[in-house]
Amino acid sequence: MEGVDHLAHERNKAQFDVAVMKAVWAGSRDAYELFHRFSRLVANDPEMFIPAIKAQATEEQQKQWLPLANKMKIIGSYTQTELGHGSNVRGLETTATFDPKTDEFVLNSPTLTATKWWPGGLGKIATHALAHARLIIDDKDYGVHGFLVQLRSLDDHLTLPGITIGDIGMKYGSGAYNTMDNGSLIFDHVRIPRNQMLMRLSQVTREGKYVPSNVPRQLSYGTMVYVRQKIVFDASIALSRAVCISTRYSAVRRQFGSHNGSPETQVIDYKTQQARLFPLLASAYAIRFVSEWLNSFYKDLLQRLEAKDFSTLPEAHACTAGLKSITTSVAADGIEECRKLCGGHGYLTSSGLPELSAVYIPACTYEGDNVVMLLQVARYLMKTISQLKSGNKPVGTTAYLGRAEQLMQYHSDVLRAEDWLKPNVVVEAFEARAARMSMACAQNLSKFNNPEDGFQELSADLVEAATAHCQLIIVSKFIEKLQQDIPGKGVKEQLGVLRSIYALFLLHKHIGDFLSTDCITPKQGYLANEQLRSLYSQVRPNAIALVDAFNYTDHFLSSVLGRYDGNVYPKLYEEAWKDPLNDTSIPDGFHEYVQPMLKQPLHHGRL
Ligand SMILES: CCCCCCCCCC/C=C\CCCCCCCC(=O)SCCNC(=O)CCNC(=O)[C@H](O)C(C)(C)COP(=O)(O)OP(=O)(O)OC[C@H]1O[C@@H](n2cnc3c(N)ncnc32)[C@H](O)[C@@H]1OP(=O)(O)O
Ligand SMILES: Cc1cc2nc3c(=O)[nH]c(=O)nc-3n(C[C@H](O)[C@H](O)[C@H](O)COP(=O)(O)OP(=O)(O)OC[C@H]3O[C@@H](n4cnc5c(N)ncnc54)[C@H](O)[C@@H]3O)c2cc1C
Repeated sequence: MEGVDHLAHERNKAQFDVAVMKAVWAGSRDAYELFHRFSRLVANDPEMFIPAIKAQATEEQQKQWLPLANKMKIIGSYTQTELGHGSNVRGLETTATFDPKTDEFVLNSPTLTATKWWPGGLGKIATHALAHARLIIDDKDYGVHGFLVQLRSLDDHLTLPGITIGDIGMKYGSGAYNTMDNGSLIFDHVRIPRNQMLMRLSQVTREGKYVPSNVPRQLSYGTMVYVRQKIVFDASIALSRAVCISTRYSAVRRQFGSHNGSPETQVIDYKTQQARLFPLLASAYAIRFVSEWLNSFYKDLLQRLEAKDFSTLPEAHACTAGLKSITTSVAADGIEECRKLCGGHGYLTSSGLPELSAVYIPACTYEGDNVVMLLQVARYLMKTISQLKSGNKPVGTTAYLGRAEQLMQYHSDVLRAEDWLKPNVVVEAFEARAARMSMACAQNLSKFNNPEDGFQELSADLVEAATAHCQLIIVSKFIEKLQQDIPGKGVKEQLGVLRSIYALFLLHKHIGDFLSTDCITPKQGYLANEQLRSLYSQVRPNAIALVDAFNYTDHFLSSVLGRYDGNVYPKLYEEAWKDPLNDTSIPDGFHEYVQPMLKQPLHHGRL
């Protein structure tokens, strides 16, 4: 019935202050703010074009271009990826050749594979590109740099001479990403003034002299670091949306279990449903908290860079790359699991889950393919370990590697299931697992004469070690979050339950790592799983309140299954009747194609 809260009985079970939990979830950033930016992003790509200008342009160039971009007087596309290269930025083929006679760069796409391919906004709407191209001076190749290139007339939006642009076509399913005009671009000797090379990091003089950057060349990758840390926050939004839908629906849905006319069982009360759903609920909170930490770490990096302090740049790259990889994989897989948790109705468009999945899953690829990103983390870990011998003391997220010798002797002292509720017990186990996996890789790498050959040969193991490292970061940041002063009845306790679920679910899922590295015994692994089951029972009465704390409106969720009031069945039915197919009783084509078959005379008793 309209106006009735069909989930009121669930909300009344909450054992914590939901208003405070809403504030804890919202943290320092508002999901709506980012969602609306995402909506604008789907039409445009200010998320990267503008930050890239800030990161790579001189003050003078920023004064010229930022006001135009901020006021949407020009619409920019971050144009880096090509048909032949995306991950390998240093392999990009587009060229920008300096012409000293005219003080210009000539942009050209020398091969088909040099065609710019995928940049958002490029296909139909962007008027300008921040094009990444190989700087060529006197036939010498100085590598990939950024160039501002006008693509279309600001009068009639027609493409300019030498510019061939198109949309790359439909993408995965009918998802909203098809509202993004990811485009293709071929340059045919397009001339731009020398001052349209972004020259904050390196310069080309009027005489054609290349002035190399006096700061790490990787700062030219800064926009990708910026977006990766933002994508971690997005992962918490996307996963929490799916978890909200599937948790509310799991409380509404009843199946089997009726005795003597009693109501059937709520599917949220099945242990299998809880074992699939509650780790995702815990993961949404875990990703949110690690995104808050990563954002503050990133802001600290920016301040340091301003002071020419590059000391945390390598760690920032490793953390943004690794956490982007882990959190987008968890979110993408989690959204699909949430669809399955809703049974058949989860496959309806009106559930909101197919669309969310179709829009979200490219996050595992864009801004860095997730495996390529984890390999970057692995390089950082191997480099950190190689420097231990020279007395280098790791700090920050790799500080535990400074205790590698001690961790190699570690054995969990868990005796009872409840011992796994102690944060220090959990962190030690995760540190030991990560350290032993990385040390084992380093040990194996040392057997290779050529370190690069070794890295390639061991890359699958290295990815697993990088994953263990990133999971340790997320577990640690969840624990650190709860060391903060969090007011409100029962709030910290509930978050503590989610923290333990997150960690013990990971331990259970990766039990092979913990056993094969001899960090824990099979018995201790068994006790962790026992504890996990008990934790699910503690979350159960709070599940609806915990997803209410995401504070998403029905409009934002756009899901009949995830409605706040749980009034699912009437709305499912109502939504179905909005389908144009139901405008008529007899479907188009029936009379032409189906009826003649039905009218066919029977031959010898057979059709
Ligand atoms: C439905 C849910 C909606 C919810 C609403 C939310 C609202 C959303 C708001 C918007 C947010 C998100 C949406 C985003 C939209 C999509 C945009 C996508 C755009 C793109 O995809 S742009 C193109 C991205 N491309 C890439 O990421 C390319 C990946 N490749 C690379 O980064 C590099 O090629 C590389 C893999 C890192 C290798 O680079 P390179 O060969 O130069 O380096 P080496 O491996 O040899 O390492 C050399 C040295 O440099 C260090 N290093 C490498 N990269 C960096 C870096 N970025 N920063 C610092 N240092 C770096 C590396 O560690 C080595 O150091 P060492 O020498 O070992 O010390
Ligand atoms: C929706 C969407 C939006 C995008 N928007 C933009 C944009 O606005 N601007 C832009 O410039 N680009 C954009 N891109 C492109 C995106 O950044 C690239 O697709 C991404 O970086 C992955 O690169 P790739 O396609 O070359 O993948 P590849 O690297 O070709 O990956 C293919 C396979 O090879 C593996 N692989 C590659 N290298 C290695 C290695 N060294 N070791 C082990 N395995 C490896 C990968 O893991 C993967 O399994 C977008 C892409 C998508 C899907």
